[in-house]
Amino acid sequence: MKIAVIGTGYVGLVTGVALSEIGHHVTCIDVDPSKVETLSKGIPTIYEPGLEELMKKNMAAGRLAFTATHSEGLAEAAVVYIAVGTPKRADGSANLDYVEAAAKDIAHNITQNVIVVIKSTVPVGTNFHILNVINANVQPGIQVKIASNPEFLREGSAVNDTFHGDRIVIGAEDEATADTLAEINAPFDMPILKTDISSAEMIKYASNAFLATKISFINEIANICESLGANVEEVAKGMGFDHRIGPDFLKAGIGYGGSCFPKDTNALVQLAGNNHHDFNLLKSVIEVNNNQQVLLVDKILSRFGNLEGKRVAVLGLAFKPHTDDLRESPALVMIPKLAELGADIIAYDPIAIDNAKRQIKEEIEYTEQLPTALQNADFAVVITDWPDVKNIDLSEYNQLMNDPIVFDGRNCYSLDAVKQATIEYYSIGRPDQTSELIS
Ligand SMILES: NC(=O)c1ccc[n+]([C@@H]2O[C@H](COP(=O)([O-])OP(=O)(O)OC[C@H]3O[C@@H](n4cnc5c(N)ncnc54)[C@H](O)[C@@H]3O)[C@@H](O)[C@H]2O)c1
Ligand SMILES: O=c1ccn([C@@H]2O[C@H](COP(=O)(O)OP(=O)(O)O[C@H]3O[C@H](CO)[C@@H](O)[C@H](O)[C@H]3O)[C@@H](O)[C@H]2O)c(=O)[nH]1
Repeated sequence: MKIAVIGTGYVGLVTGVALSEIGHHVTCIDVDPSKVETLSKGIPTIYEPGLEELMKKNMAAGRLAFTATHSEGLAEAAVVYIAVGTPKRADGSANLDYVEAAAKDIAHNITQNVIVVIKSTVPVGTNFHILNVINANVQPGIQVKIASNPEFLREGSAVNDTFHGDRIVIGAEDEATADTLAEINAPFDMPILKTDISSAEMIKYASNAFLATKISFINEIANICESLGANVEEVAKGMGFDHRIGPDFLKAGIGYGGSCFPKDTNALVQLAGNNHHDFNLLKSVIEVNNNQQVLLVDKILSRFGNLEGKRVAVLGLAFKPHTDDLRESPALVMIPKLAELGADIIAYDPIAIDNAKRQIKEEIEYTEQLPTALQNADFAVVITDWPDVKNIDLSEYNQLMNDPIVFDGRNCYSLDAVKQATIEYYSIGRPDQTSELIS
């Protein structure tokens, strides 16, 4: 099938590449000509494991192309995916400006009947609104169908998730449209749920809200564990055996970040509020997360009192490992706070530094080498559980730092291991290993 994908961000690019891999002819369109230029050379503009290889393979096979010209990309497409951003507005609601612009781009440039598939995360009702926008702008006689096909991929494992995800949700008004989309997606070999459009739109928000709720729940339990001397890792393990609860998304830490959970939870609160429903549970989930992101600052301050002139190694900038994305990363909250308190910061990340420099205003040092960050540091703060941070030989903290003091926002190390390594260690929801305990 000939397919166009509008938007080449994390979702659009991965979707376009994956659809070409299962045999479709895909043209990806982006308004940013510099992105298109890079992509046209076979170079991904985002970091996702396995993406570059698949991209190059399908470009060489003539199934994948990139353009900044909508008329060129949309020519002859039978199906057009919209995968542009839906960022958070100041009031928390989803900004649909980009989706509306993409809809007009489609309407102004298509000359054939198409199915428009909205992959972007959009509030319930948006698909019908977008269909109206297209119909109001398209040439008379052209028939446009709309379908909701929300995306569930995770950054850092986006390619794998696209091929081996848990389900594909298709919301359509008529059977023929749903069947066409099911046929397109059949090679992905995943359960397909065909449903109505509004339910498909809601499935996406409800899923993200539920996952965020699990994280805030375990973070609250972690904070209570700290006061009571229990260990949240043991608690989560014990809970996870119950298959009604499940072991996933019960990892306590410095709070959730990323381009989705913070944005989508806020959008759902707004959407509920607009419909006279006060979503108190989800408001608390958001509040718990906001507090969780700064919790380590309090721990650091109560340990040191004053950070003036202290050299701190910030380990990780990305909101999670295996991505170069910093959107809503706890690093963006922690670094300004530590800088304001007078700390001298060196930040380590293996791939997110270019993005970080665009978003972090404070004057800090950056390094892609973990030992360089630790050298002569007075304390370290773990923000991202990168494999090399998790798997570090703990004696390196002792060898490289002025004082081996670690504040771990991701519970990377076992308490036994830090005890053996004689590190002063503060984590989330687990007993501290204070200097008194070491000596
Ligand atoms: N990032 C994720 O992990 C993820 C996962 C599931 C769902 N989503 C949802 O998918 C959507 C896209 O997210 P993303 O992270 O890929 O966004 P992104 O910001 O990384 O990419 C969006 C791209 O769209 C392009 N664009 C904007 N308007 C355009 C237009 N009119 N024509 C052509 N290109 C245009 C931009 O230049 C940009 O390259 C959002 O609604 C998001 O909530 C994201
Ligand atoms: O037990 C856990 C699991 C995750 N996190 C944090 O939660 C955030 C989000 O993690 P993850 O869900 O792995 O990454 P995303 O790429 O943001 O993916 C989420 O958001 C996407 C965008 O909507 C959805 O498509 C995915 O299904 C959904 O998992 C990160 O900061 C993680 O560190 C925790 O703190 N504890």
